[in-house]
Amino acid sequence: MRIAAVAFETQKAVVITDKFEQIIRVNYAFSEITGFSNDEVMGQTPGILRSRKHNQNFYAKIWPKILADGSWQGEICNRRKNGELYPTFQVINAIKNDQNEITHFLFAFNDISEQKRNERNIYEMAFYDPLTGLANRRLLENHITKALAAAERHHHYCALMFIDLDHFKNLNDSLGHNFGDELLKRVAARLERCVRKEDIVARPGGDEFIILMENLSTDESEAANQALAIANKIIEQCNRAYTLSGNRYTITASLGIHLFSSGDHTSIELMKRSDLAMYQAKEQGRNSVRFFDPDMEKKVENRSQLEHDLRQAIDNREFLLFYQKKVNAQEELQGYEALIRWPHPEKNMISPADFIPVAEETGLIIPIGDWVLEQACQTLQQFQQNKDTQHLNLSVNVSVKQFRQADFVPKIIAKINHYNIDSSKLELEITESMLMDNLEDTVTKMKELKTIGLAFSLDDFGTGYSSLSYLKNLPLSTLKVDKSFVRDMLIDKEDAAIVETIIALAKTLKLQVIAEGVEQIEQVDTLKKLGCDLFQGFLYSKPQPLE
Ligand SMILES: Nc1nc2c(ncn2[C@@H]2O[C@@H]3COP(=O)(O)O[C@H]4[C@@H](O)[C@H](n5cnc6c(=O)[nH]c(N)nc65)O[C@@H]4COP(=O)(O)O[C@H]3[C@H]2O)c(=O)[nH]1
Repeated sequence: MRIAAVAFETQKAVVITDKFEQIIRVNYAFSEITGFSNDEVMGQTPGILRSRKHNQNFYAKIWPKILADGSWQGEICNRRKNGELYPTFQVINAIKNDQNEITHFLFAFNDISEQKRNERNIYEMAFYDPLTGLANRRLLENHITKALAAAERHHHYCALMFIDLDHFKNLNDSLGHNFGDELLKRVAARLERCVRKEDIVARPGGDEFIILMENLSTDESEAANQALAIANKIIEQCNRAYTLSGNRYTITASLGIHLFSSGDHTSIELMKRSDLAMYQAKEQGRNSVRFFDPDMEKKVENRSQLEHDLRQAIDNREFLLFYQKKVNAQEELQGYEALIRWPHPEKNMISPADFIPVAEETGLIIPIGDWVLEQACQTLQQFQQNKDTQHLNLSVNVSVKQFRQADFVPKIIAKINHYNIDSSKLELEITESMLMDNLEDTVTKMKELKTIGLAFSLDDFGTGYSSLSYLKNLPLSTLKVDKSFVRDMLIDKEDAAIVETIIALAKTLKLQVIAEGVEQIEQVDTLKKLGCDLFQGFLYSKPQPLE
């Protein structure tokens, strides 16, 4: 009896009723959990705990089970004396006498509110973005998988919209992360207001949002119009000013849409497609909407193949350096421009115009650029060992990423020293983009290299956002007239005027001018009259191997 008495006072609420379910005893934990004292429940049935959250059906299934098996267990929602609802896990046992007749019932239950809260928190952590409360990537993926199955059955279209805030990083970095977080929350709230309740708005991370819209039309172009209408609304809403800490800020968004109906694509592939479309919207100048089209995928595939091949080309030393003549007005050879060539093992020659941009994006331009400079210095050494060629100079293209390396200057100095060459014969061709990117760093490095004798020419002058003010501050020796102006200068008055202006400008700034892409003698005649000093183009030679 003593043991039973101790066992009775457990943490669980325990209720003993007679066979008519009338309460004859409850323990202390029962009063703690339910708020009812022993006296208040004596003679009552456990029905006083009912929450009315379960229908008659629910209880109707419990009793037959107890009568047949002697027990039942499961979750039941109860109501406390103060009216508060709480979930419980209950075990109900029927107690029988020697004649196998039910004499009593024993109810034991505990309050599982805390456990439920924890479960909910874990669920939310697993499926929701803690900052905005939106679905996270995992939950979105589940929804996309379900949407795909439903679309396949009902043949309707769904839209996946990928939204990325333009220049969010700049705002976040300059105004602080708290500010960035607040802005993301506001954007999230606006996005939710733009769509229907059943649409899923997710934040997979960073400043990216994805919206899944189901049940669009079964007609593709109608579905596209529906999606576009929402997309335009989203762009418009995102563009409205945000007031944060009393200040007004604006931000734009780029949006990519992928429409899908059936098809054997995974949720990840579908998200990638909407991401690609978003990327195109950014390329288009941001603050715009683009639909996915399969060409985008092809381009990305080609690009990643190119990147892969480029890495191999570096390892296998597949590159060659070609040289193109530069001559003066008397057609005397002054030097060469070094131009890289890539004889791809399977695809013939790949133009540097195609692979240099990829090399720049991926950082592969660093090892490639190092190789070019190494080869160029070796060639200059050869030139300088022979009195017929020792006067020749060599110009080499350097890209922004290369120039930005912290050790770019010491690297060049090391190469010059290693090959023991006259550095005044080495010229680096830089582009306007280098000046726009970080003028201060560019000028510092140029000045350092100029002190050891290197020369600089500005390539593609006039094709970018030329700013005349930097020209006078840069230690340049040569301006290069881009071949696009030279090409049409005899037929297009405007190109002719640009060429004339560039040459006049160079003269005023006491810079040498070289015209590239010269193919006709008539071009040379006109350029000479305008005062051009040097000429480079197919008229004199195509880029060729050193031999
Ligand atoms: N139609 C026509 N074209 C002519 C004529 N004369 C020369 N060209 C081409 O014009 C381009 C001149 O080079 P760029 O403007 O520096 O433009 C270069 C340069 O920006 C980049 N590049 C080439 N080699 C290197 C390199 O070693 N490093 C870096 N960073 N970039 C390079 O790739 C671009 C393209 O190089 P290429 O295909 O070799 O193209 C070369 C050359 O072959 C002509 O009379 N007519």
